[in-house]
Amino acid sequence: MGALLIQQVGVEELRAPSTVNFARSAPALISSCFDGRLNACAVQGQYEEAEKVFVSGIRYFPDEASLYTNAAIAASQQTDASAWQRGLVHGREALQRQPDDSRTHHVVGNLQQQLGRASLAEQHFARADKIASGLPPRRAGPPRPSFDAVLDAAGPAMEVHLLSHDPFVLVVDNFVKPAEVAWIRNNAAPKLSESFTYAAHDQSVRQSQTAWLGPHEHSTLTALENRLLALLGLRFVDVAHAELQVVQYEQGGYYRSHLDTSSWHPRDITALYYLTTVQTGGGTAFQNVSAEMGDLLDSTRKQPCFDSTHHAEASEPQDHGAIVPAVAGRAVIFYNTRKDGQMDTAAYHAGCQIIKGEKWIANHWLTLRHA
Ligand SMILES: O=C(O)CCC(=O)C(=O)O
Ligand SMILES: [Fe+2]
Repeated sequence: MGALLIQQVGVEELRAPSTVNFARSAPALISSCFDGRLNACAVQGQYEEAEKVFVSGIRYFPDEASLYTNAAIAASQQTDASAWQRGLVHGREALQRQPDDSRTHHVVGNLQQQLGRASLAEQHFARADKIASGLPPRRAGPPRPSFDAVLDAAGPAMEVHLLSHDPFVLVVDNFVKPAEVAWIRNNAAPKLSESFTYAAHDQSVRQSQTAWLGPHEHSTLTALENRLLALLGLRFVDVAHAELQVVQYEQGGYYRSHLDTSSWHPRDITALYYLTTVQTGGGTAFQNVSAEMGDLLDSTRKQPCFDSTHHAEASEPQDHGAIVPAVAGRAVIFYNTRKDGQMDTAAYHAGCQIIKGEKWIANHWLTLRHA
């Protein structure tokens, strides 16, 4: 029975109920973490603690592959090469028990990458992608709200634009209030560190700093989440309550074209909040939405996605499609999963290079819970 509960325990995605059960079943494992929530260890950067918790779990449940995978994730998030070596050992143990686990191959790929072994890393990423592509969709994707329902929920203070139906992209102005913008920035600032991208073959896909804020760390975040759920016609119980990821880009910073979801780390909906108005550049580009739609938002701020100093990758799209300008308080909300539960590859997007100014955003990801 214990193993079943642990199955749900992940450094990133676990939520309180399963963890609390796990904590009750093995209280000694949890004592070094905060209030029985392993996630709290990870959110606050206590990856060493989190790794220890999973390693202790292995003593109780030595056959449980996910414990080794989670220990490997916790090790991969630490900053020293000796932790990464330990992570590889955990990862190998996991793969011995569960050779076809896509998530573990991703993690081992990341660790090999961090240790400078690019070709081994590629092999694991390729294996992970192959396994994941053979899996049936996990379950149905999120229903799209009707535009009228969104307008009703938004009320007069917000301004709503439907940028595209397919991919489904909404732009909502005045979604985040100035006091909330200030609260998020002030609380994230001391926690910022270099951004890390899971399963990215090349960490240069992104140049920015990241901090995480707990889902209900403060009433500001609860209010924001409730506003988002109301807008999209979702209930509190429909979603896993994820941390808010705060990202700061300096002038020149960017994030190349990518999808926010993957089969092993599902994120059905992204709400991206702009916490600064960027003077030039720094919008969010949706390559599968026509450029004219972006112009409708603000034709006076027409701008290229990248300037001539940017070294584009061969895989990077030349046509960046619609660009949503970064305006403080604006939310751009898009669906990464189609209604049939498959990943929506139309949802590719990029953070355009900041040509002048500074850019802060917060990502709020919603993953549907299924009964
Ligand atoms: O900075 C942006 O505009 C896009 C950021 C993004 O796509 C992400 O953080 O996943
Ligand atoms: Fe993204």
